[in-house]
Order: sequence, then C-alpha cells, then structure tokens
Amino acid sequence: MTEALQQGNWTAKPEVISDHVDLMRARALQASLDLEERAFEIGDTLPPLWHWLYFWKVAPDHALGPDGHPERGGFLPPVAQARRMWAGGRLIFHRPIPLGVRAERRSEVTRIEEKQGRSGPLTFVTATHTISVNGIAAVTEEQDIVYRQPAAGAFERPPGKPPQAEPRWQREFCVDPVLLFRYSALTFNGHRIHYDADYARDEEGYPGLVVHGPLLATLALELFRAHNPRALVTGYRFRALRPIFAGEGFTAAGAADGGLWIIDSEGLVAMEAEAESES
Ligand SMILES: CC(C)(COP(=O)(O)OP(=O)(O)OC[C@H]1O[C@@H](n2cnc3c(N)ncnc32)[C@H](O)[C@@H]1OP(=O)(O)O)[C@@H](O)C(=O)NCCC(=O)NCCSC(=O)C[C@](C)(O)C(=O)O
Repeated sequence: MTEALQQGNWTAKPEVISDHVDLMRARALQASLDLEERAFEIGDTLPPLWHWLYFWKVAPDHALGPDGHPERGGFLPPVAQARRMWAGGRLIFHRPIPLGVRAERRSEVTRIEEKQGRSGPLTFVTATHTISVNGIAAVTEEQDIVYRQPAAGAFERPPGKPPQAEPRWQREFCVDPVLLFRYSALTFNGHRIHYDADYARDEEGYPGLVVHGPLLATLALELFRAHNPRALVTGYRFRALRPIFAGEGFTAAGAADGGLWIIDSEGLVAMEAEAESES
C-alpha cells in the first residue's frame, strides 16, 4: 500500500463523487461551442474531455476561498501561493461513457512539486482521477494545477515559440465573456479570473478575463474529432504555456499525427496537446 501524500498537517484523502451523466449538460456545451452536429440523445457516447461537465464539487458558499475555488487545505493541499492556474493533464480513455448513466469519480492528490519558473516560484499539484461506470474504469486522468505568487508589476506573457510542425487543419476563435460564463457554469467552476474582470485585473494582475485551460483543451480536441470523425480517441495530453484572455483571437490547429496547438494572436503556442487514437 502506498503512503498518502502529506504537506505539514495536511494529508491527501481520496474523494469520491457520484453523478448522473445527464443529457442537458452535454447538449448545453454542444450549443455553447456551436457544434454543428445533431443534438445528443440518451445512449450517445459522451465526447472525450466532456466528463469535465460532471462530478461537480459543490462546496458551500462559506467554504470558498478568495479566488472562488473551495478553500485549500481540504481535498487540495494548503499551498501558500495565491494564484491558481490549470497547467495541463494526461488522460487515458479506456471505454466510452454513454449519456444517461450514473458514474463515479474517485480522486486523490498524488504529487506536489516545487519548481523555480522564469516568473517566480511555482507549486505544481497533481490530482489523479478515475471515472468508472458500474465499477469499470472509463477514464483515468492526471490533472496538473499550478500555484504562483501574487502578481508584481505589469503583466508579462511567458516567452513562447511557434508550433514545431506545419498544421494541417485550423479553426479561429475569439472567446467572449458569455462563453466563459457558460463554461464556468457548466463545470460549476467559481474561479473569479474567468468572470470577474475587476478581480482578474486588480487581484491577479491579468489584463482581462482568463480563458479556461480545460475549454482550450476541449476546443483543440474538438478540432481533431471534426477532422477524424471515425477515430476513437484513446489518450490525450496537454500543457498550457501562455494564457489567453477574453476578446483575443486565437487559432486551434492540428497536424495529421495528432499534434494539436492553441496558437495565440502573436503566433505563439498557448497550449500544446497530443491526441492518441485508433481508427
Ligand atoms: C504555468 C506558467 C505560469 C509557468 O510559467 P514560467 O515561465 O514561470 O515557468 P517556466 O520557466 O516556463 O517553467 C518552469 C518549470 O515549470 C514547468 N512547466 C511550465 N509550464 C508547465 C505546464 N503548463 N505544465 C507542467 N509543467 C510546466 C517547466 O517544464 C519547468 O519545469 P522544469 O524546471 O522541471 O524544467 C506559464 O506556463 C503559464 O502562464 N501557462 C498558462 C497557464 C494557463 O493559461 N492556464 C489556463 C487558464 S487558468 C484556468 O483555466 C484555471 C481553472 C480552470 O479555473 C482552474 O483553476 O482549475
């Protein structure tokens, strides 16, 4: 048996959330992303990554921290750095999740790592989730969250690089606050950086509302699915390298080998990703 992770007086504890993979949340994301497909029906397969709409952590209002997430020190460790971002993840899709079923997500913090970044000290926290239907694993996911020190001075984007390969497909986006609000609501994510412009600017030092990492990861994978309609996605990995803000144009781009990018308005990679699939 492996020992539970510890930080000071905090010990990692598994969390289990059961949910109904209902039709309406999937249809609401389908509409929010303007996907030109027929509306989902019960029994259809939930697209890969759309499990992020389910297994909400419904913390009571009094248990929220200043950033709108549940206070730290419960499921997540009491990391001192103020600013949280979603850094990336690695997923394996073992079997499809049909819409309409009950499913269960078991989660545990499995890694805490301190790093020195160009922007200052960073703490990476990895949560491992397993989603099961009738006790059989459908998705395993390692989710990386990064915590950063409070903003000091004017906002500076991390340096970036253009995509390393020639994209074969691309689609342009410009996310507005309405989509950010709808995605926050659909994922029950209270993080203020996505809808409270004063907080995002004055407390976290961003130039505007921040586009969710999971939304960008989903837009990239949806591009892959649109161009590979028969492929069964079996794995996905992504890393958020530069933030994107509401109102900024960006491009989702993909190569034939499953390489995917979110490219920002400066032509630099904001997110790199890779889809694995079977035909
Ligand atoms: C993370 C930032 C601050 C580091 O920027 P930096 O310049 O300080 O770091 P660095 O110097 O590039 O790298 C330092 C170390 O960190 C690693 N590293 C660097 N980046 C990553 C990454 N993504 N994933 C994993 N590791 C990473 C990197 O490999 C290196 O490790 P090493 O020392 O071992 O070589 C910078 O890359 C950045 O700003 N990325 C964009 C983040 C973003 O926009 N996320 C989505 C929006 S926030 C969100 O959706 C929130 C949500 C949904 O509400 C929610 O709370 O869950």
